[in-house]
Amino acid sequence: MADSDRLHFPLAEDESRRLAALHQLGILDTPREDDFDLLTELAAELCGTPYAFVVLIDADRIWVKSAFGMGLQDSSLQRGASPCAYVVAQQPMLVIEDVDLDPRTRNMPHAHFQMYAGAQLRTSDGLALGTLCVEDSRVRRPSEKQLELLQRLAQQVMQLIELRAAKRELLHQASTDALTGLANRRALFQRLQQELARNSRHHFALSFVVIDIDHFKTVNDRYGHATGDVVLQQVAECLRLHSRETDLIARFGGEEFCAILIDSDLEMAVQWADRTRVALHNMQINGFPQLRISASFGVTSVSKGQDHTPDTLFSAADKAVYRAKQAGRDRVESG
Ligand SMILES: Nc1nc2c(ncn2[C@@H]2O[C@H](COP(=O)(O)OP(=O)(O)OP(=O)(O)O)[C@@H](O)[C@H]2O)c(=O)[nH]1
Repeated sequence: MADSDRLHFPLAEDESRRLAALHQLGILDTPREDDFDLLTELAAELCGTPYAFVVLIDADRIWVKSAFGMGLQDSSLQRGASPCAYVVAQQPMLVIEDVDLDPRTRNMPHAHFQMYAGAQLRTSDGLALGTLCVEDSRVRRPSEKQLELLQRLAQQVMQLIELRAAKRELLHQASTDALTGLANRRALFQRLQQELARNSRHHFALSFVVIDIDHFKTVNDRYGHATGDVVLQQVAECLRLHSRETDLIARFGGEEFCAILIDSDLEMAVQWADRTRVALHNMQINGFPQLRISASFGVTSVSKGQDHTPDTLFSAADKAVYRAKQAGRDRVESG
């Protein structure tokens, strides 16, 4: 787009904080949701307008989360193409009775509306992220009561956005290991359960691996617990780098990790384990050039016609790890 085609718009004073807060909430480009649509419909109903929108203002685009009265082919439009850009930058509430007469809006595309009223969606820190707005095809001014209620409804929309983000964060925390960022034991067993169910219908190759760092207690004793933590983080990163997107790497607890390998039979899984074992063996630990680690691997696979549960798979791989430890560590055993 040529620069001269761009519609100009004002920026909020705290634009960079505003954008950071908006992106952190993770609402942009999410699908339509009934709860938002209900609030949008209520806004139109209470202001007596044919159109209402929940709009978020990104760096250079306006993104519509919910629209009432109009089907949208594209939920993004240029930031300068709506009065919402002014609401976010300048005032908690903006009413333009006739957009043809207002210098801010007369050059904007506005085929379907003549009146605009928008209330800021403000975070609890006072950052304006977007608007709840109504539009009418007639020139008019909503009553003071309608405008007050529109503002209060905008607070409800903002609370819904913040609640959704908090729920997503809680779900993430509940399934993630804080030290390594890998899936935790709960997420591992959940995924294993899903894959076993899928496997009983579609019969694809599926393997499970337990990985246990050797003599990790000695690492902690010699180098300290903080260094032990760095080792765990690097092991996690190494396992992640060696896995495919469809696989799952998890920290089971302590110095024990697990891998679910999709479309891998026993032979392929043993090869994977051996490559990864060598990578861990050769891995340099940041800040400790003299420190080397190794790990023992236990591999098992789902076999056709046999009933498996997450527990039986784990137990088979764990027994194989035990044999690897007994046989001298830094090796792969399967069964
Ligand atoms: N730094 C650190 N250490 C941990 C963490 N979780 C468990 N550990 C330590 O991991 C060690 C595990 O020791 P052991 O179970 O005896 O196993 P090992 O020394 O690796 O011996 P083998 O498994 O037999 O090779 C213990 O010293 C735990 O304190 C953690 O989050 N951070």
